[in-house]
Amino acid sequence: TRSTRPQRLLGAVQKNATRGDPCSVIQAIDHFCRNKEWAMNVGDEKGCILDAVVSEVNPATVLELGTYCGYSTVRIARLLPPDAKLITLEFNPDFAAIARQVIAWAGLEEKVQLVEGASGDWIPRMKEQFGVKTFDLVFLDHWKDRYLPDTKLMEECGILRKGSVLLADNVICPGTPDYLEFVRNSPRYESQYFKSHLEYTKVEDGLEKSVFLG
Ligand SMILES: Cc1ccc(Cc2cc(O)c(O)c(C(=O)NC/C=C/[C@H]3O[C@@H](n4cnc5c(N)ncnc54)[C@H](O)[C@@H]3O)c2)cc1
Ligand SMILES: [Mg+2]
Repeated sequence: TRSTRPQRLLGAVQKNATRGDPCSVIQAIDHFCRNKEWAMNVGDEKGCILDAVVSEVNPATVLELGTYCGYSTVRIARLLPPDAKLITLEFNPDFAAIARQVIAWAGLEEKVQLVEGASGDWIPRMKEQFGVKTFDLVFLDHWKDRYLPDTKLMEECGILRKGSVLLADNVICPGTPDYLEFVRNSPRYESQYFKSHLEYTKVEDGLEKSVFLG
């Protein structure tokens, strides 16, 4: 049977990237998506904004919602200090299997815990399961109608602390109107929009960075 796009993306990584070299994995995926098949990775342009926010926050704990093929997982994990931990949630087993191999090819398994399951089920269990009290940075890139409910859930479960940073992909395209309205109008968040483009295209998109004020 015909391979899937994630399988072909993994093939491009294994063919063109150097084992243990996260930058070559990122370049291989961007080249594949620009020249062969578009895929919904945050991409190189928004990826540079992601890099800047990760470097600024210098997080000890990161939560990613929606791993897909692991592109942003690799982008974030490559910038983390030695003892930092990135937990990434992915409920599609086929995508999770691909992402594990992409993360392994980049040599970042030690820094990444990929959890196969739904954010709604796992956010309430972060403390007991992984011994993480709060997250310094959360990257939201899963189904767009889950950004707001999951943010409210993270508040309720107490996994955000004063100063925790939420960084949300696709706030323009596909768009997350209810989430944007919430973080931009809630007194509990200080929000900032980083204008960019939908990965590998000229369509406008952007990232919203929202600091939780406690
Ligand atoms: C109209 C239109 C269509 C598509 C685009 C292009 C475009 C550009 C983008 O950057 C995009 O991020 C997207 C997009 O739809 N992303 C959704 C990404 C989901 C991944 O996360 C997984 N997942 C989804 N909900 C959960 C959940 N609760 N718990 C755990 N994992 C979850 C899924 O299993 C997937 O691995 C689309 C632009 C415009
Ligand atoms: Mg996205």
